[in-house]
Amino acid sequence: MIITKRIQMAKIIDGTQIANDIRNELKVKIDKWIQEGHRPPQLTAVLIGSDPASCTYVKNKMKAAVEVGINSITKNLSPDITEEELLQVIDDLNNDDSVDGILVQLPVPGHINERRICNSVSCDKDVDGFNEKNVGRLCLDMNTLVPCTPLGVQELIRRVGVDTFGKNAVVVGRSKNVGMPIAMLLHADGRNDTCAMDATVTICHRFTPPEELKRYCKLADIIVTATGVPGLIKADMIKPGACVIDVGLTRIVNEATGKAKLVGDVDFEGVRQVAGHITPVPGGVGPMTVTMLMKNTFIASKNLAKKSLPKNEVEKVRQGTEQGNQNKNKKN
Ligand SMILES: Nc1nc2c(c(=O)[nH]1)N[C@@H](CN(C=O)c1ccc(C(=O)N[C@@H](CCC(=O)O)C(=O)O)cc1)CN2
Ligand SMILES: [Mg+2]
Repeated sequence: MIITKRIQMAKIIDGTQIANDIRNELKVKIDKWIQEGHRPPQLTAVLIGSDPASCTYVKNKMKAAVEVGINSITKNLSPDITEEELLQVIDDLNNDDSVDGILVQLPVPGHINERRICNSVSCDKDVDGFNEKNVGRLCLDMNTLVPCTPLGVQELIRRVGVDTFGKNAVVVGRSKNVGMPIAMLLHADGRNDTCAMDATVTICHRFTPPEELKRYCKLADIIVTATGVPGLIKADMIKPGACVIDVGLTRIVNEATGKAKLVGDVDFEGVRQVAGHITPVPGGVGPMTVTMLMKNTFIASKNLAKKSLPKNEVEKVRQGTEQGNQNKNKKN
């Protein structure tokens, strides 16, 4: 008798489709907000120099903004701008009441201190969530603007219905803008402000020995990898049925044809034969990053509108919300 093993292929998570769904939902909410008498949310991108990838990302952000009803402008700055001049540009945006969201496209040129720049963006307008005060709030599980890629990963996991409560998760990569905040969202208490995912989280990084990386990954119900090492995560490292989210993005040029292609950290063809869910690259996490920026800009604009209300009006809104919550609680 020949026994054939049936291979159950992983469900491919269509990040482009999910991102589009969220943009449509956001458009409805923003239209309603404007109909209620508010001005459209406003996003300003600061782009230093002309790195082709950065220019493409900013262009995609501006396009997404138009789609959802957010006004946006890009400030194109010389790559030779000094740190002090850049700080002045950001200070002007911080003090401009017509601006709700500010993003400084990263990386910034080498002569500029990236941390100092991220910290100079007003916490209220920090739609990238990179200001250290907002990072601190995220680490304390408090309400804040969460970095867009980690927020996109959380939203993907939630929308495909993968259970995270009490599950094992491995984050591969410990960058401060991606790996670390993803680990925060995965492990933290779902009852608190960040609505986190209550998983048991292990963070692996460049000094995790390969055999240990494999051992941890094999135990994981959810793997999120963000290293930029193509092919790092292979089929023999995957627990059958696991959810594999690939945040890696590396451009590889075929020397023979000169053609470039984008790849993630995951050996997609191998891993999809073992995993339960998998994100493709491109078309997985990337489109979610841009969409979460739109979500953050709308949140920032609503928060700023509330802040600019006279105190008695804020009190009325607060009482209205409390009344709303009481009614909601009665229903539950
Ligand atoms: N200020 C910021 N700078 C940078 C961020 C960020 O979130 N804020 N993240 C990255 C770049 N980035 C957005 O800025 C970004 C990267 C990739 C994608 C994306 O959609 N990727 C696509 C493929 C795109 C392609 O064809 O080149 C995908 O994965 O499907 C969106 C945004 C660093 N800088
Ligand atoms: Mg630098």
